[in-house]
Amino acid sequence: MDILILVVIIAVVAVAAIGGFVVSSRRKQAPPTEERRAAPAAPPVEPQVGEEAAAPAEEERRTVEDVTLPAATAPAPPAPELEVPEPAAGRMIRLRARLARSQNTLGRGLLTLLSRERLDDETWEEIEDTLLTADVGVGPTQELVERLRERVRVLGTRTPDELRALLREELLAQLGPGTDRTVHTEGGVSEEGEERPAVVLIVGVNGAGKTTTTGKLARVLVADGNSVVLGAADTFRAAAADQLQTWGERVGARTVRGPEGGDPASVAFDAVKEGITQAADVVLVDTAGRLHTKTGLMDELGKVKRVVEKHGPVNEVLLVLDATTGQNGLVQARVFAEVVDITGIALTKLDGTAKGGIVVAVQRELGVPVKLVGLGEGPDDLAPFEPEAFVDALLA
Ligand SMILES: Nc1nc2c(ncn2[C@@H]2O[C@H](COP(=O)(O)OP(=O)(O)OP(=O)(O)O)[C@@H](O)[C@H]2O)c(=O)[nH]1
Repeated sequence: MDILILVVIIAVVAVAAIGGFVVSSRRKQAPPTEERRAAPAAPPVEPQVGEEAAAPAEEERRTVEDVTLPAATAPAPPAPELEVPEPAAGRMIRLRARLARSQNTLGRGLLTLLSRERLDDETWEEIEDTLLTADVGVGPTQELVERLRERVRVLGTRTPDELRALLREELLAQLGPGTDRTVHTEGGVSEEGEERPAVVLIVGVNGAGKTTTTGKLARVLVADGNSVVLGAADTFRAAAADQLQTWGERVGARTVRGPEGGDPASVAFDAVKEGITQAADVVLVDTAGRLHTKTGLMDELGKVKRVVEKHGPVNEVLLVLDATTGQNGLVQARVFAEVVDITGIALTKLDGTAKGGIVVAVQRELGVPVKLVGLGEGPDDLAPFEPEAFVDALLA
């Protein structure tokens, strides 16, 4: 019996020993866990058999107060500081020096000619040439010269002040001083009775200054207390959308944009929709520059307008014209006017040309007023056009 008990004990011990060996050898062969794979060189945590136990390193003990806990939420990035644009009123006066610098050769030239002792045919021809060189256009030039000639004749003797006053009056008459030049930015109410923002479409050829003018106009509107949404319907050039977005961010206006090469009409539609959702006052839609000679692109512009009109009428279509392009600007104006009803002109880069007479010519050509003039690259260098200030700068 004792022997039997001994045999059983030996058998149990043997089974236990074999089991332990198998488990430990399996552990050794187990594939590395994710943790191990991530940190293969980690030192063993426990001392191994045969190693001398090292004295625990002196480690500075930290109390609960010493341990900084991670913040519950990451701090929000600081909101970009919004710029406060200059009010629109009086900008033309502020920019008068710039206008005078570029334009007063015309005014001074005319005054010098008119002050000649004898005003013969040759002198009147010179006056005509001066006006034509400044891009006033043939029709308005002839009209202006005829009227001046008649008034000078009636006046008889002429003092410099009288001549200046005469010329001022006649130039002003050509500019249409009483014309309504407000950019229409008052919204309306849709058929469903919801408030609708005013919609302004900005069109023109490549490089005329559309995006810049849209950005500057957004600032004018924000300065006057309006909330603005921008539509980057120039989907040909990704940089144009970035450029517009940057303008918008500076004054807190959201920019709606679409995929590069996407449908501009759909971006324009979405921008107006966003304007309605946000209850914005004005939506400015910047369109891609297009050559007036490319029929397909011009048709596309017509589509942009029609699609936007699904939300309601477009309040203003601004044609951006580069004043330095002279007579070519008039050709562009004519073609654009055929595709979309232009309601106003923004004449840019007037600071970079002596040919300010284009203001008269383009108004005459389209029968549409110049509403805004660009007088520099600065963010607030866009002014509501004021004929009196313009003529005074010519004659400065
Ligand atoms: N001096 C001066 N430069 C201007 C004025 N308006 C615009 N510019 C410059 O004209 C250049 C073209 O302006 P953009 O606004 O990019 O022209 P765009 O019509 O949008 O061009 P595309 O997108 O290619 O059709 C920029 O360098 C502007 O800074 C202005 O009134 N005076």
